[in-house]
Amino acid sequence: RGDVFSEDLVLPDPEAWNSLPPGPPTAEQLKLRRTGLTDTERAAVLDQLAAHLEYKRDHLLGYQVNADMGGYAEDLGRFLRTHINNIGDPFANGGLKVNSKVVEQAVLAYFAELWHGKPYAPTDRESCWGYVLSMGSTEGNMYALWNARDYLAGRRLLGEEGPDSNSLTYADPHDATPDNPAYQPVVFYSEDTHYSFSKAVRVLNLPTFGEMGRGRYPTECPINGGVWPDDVPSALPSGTDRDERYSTFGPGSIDVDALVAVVDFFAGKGHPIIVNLNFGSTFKGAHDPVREVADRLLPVFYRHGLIDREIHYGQGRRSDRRRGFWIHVDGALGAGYVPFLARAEKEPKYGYTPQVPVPEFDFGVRSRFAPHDAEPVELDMVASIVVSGHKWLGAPWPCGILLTKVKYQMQPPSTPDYIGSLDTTFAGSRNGFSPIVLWDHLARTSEGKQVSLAVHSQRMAAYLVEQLHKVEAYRRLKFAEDSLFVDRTPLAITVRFRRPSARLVAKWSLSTVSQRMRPGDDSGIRHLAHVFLMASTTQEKVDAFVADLYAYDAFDAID
Ligand SMILES: COC(=O)[C@H](CCSC)/N=C/c1c(COP(=O)(O)O)cnc(C)c1O
Repeated sequence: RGDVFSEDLVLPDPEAWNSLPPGPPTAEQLKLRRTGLTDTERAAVLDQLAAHLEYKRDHLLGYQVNADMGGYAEDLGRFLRTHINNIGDPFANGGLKVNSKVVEQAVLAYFAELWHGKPYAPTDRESCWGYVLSMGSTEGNMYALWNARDYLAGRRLLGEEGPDSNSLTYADPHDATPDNPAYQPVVFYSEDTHYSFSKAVRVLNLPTFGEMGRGRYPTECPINGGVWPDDVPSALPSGTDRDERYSTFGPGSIDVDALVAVVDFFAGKGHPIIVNLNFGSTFKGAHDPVREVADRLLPVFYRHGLIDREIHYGQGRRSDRRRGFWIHVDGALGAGYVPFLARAEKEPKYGYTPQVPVPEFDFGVRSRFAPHDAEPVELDMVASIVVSGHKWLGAPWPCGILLTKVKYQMQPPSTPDYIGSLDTTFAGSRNGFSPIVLWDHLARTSEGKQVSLAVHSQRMAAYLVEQLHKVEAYRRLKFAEDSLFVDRTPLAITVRFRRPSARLVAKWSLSTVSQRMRPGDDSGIRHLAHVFLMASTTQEKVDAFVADLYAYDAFDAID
């Protein structure tokens, strides 16, 4: 590539990237009639739709979508002739025999092992149970919070004899009263958390620590100047303190000191604790430090008796013991590729040296705490993990995998005989095609290929940072423009920068946010965009995008 100031800049083939975008079919063309459409009309609509979506697919840079559909059409087209429905539990064949549960089980076993867990074995409480999601990680996050809520609120575990009454509530009615915090879990997640969590806590009627704090302990907030926030603050850039800089400048990971302070507060009040950790956060691609959080929270849980609680039920005549905390890892993006970065880090043949050590995040995270006056405690700290199938893995539609452990499974709300299986998942009908797509992807993508793709993605992210700095230097000189605010969190596969013009945001399907640089100060709002460098992102595509940023009208004047 020539020097950014020379006129002989080598640009990718403009025709390939700058042809006029074919629009979608018109509303008139799409209008459905009782009589149906003629074959010619239908073909015209589908041809136009295909041209439009293929153009947008080839120009998509702003979302975590792997555009490589890896031959699914050739391999799997035949399965479109069959309705495949995995209704019920993945490990119970059930009444609807046209299902792909044997395939689903193979996919679940792959991820159980990839995430240092044990494949499902019904009698092994430490083994992993889960299912292939019919929505994406939103469903998995919601399921994990539901499971955590009921586990910590003392409801009945799967397979355990119910208390005298048939109620699903385990804890004694007089125990589980509104003013008894022992059965009222509190949820903690950072301000960089995906919006599926604020939706999930609303659906599940789970209080965030801010709501619980404002309601019950209004004057006791240990962080944020005594004012209860709803989210745990995210970390600041290293070396700055809170009042000087705002976490907008930060890497996007959680502020562990703040998390420990608020968890310690609520655990001290007797509440069971639910913590979500982001692993590949939505806008900055940050990875919360799962190992550090686990190691620092274990002593807190120990100190407040949350390692091994006694749950009373059946009018106090019986009891059960279970832990009083739940750590969920929202690995929608990162749980798909970080395991392979870890392999690249360990194996010199890949020639990859990460910017920072590749973090742990999964069922292999075990923490140890040695109290001075008792036996040491060592525990597996992660209770559930989710990954989207349509992000890193490249499924053609939303799907995902949720894994937890047999020891946390709850008794389902009902036992519908007519599905021939326990109703252990979130959905009723479940997509039976998704497990086949995921299986096909994993069967054709060896571990070595996965490692190469993960390293390629890191290299493309570093390359884009370099190219954006060249654009910034050029525009400063040519148009006397200000910074492009180029930033990339270490190990993230996304790069963020100043939002380009509306035309370019639409052309490249960029995802944008507007962020205050100071709490409450609207004067310094920054309009940012990001690009995700997925396994399918080629250098040519990055070059074509960067080439567009040299145009005089590539950015709106900073308002
Ligand atoms: C703005 O970008 C998004 O909302 C994308 C989904 C669109 S890209 C496929 N992220 C979804 C996401 C989700 C929800 O995943 P999905 O339900 O699979 O879309 C959960 N957790 C994190 C950290 C996420 O980033």
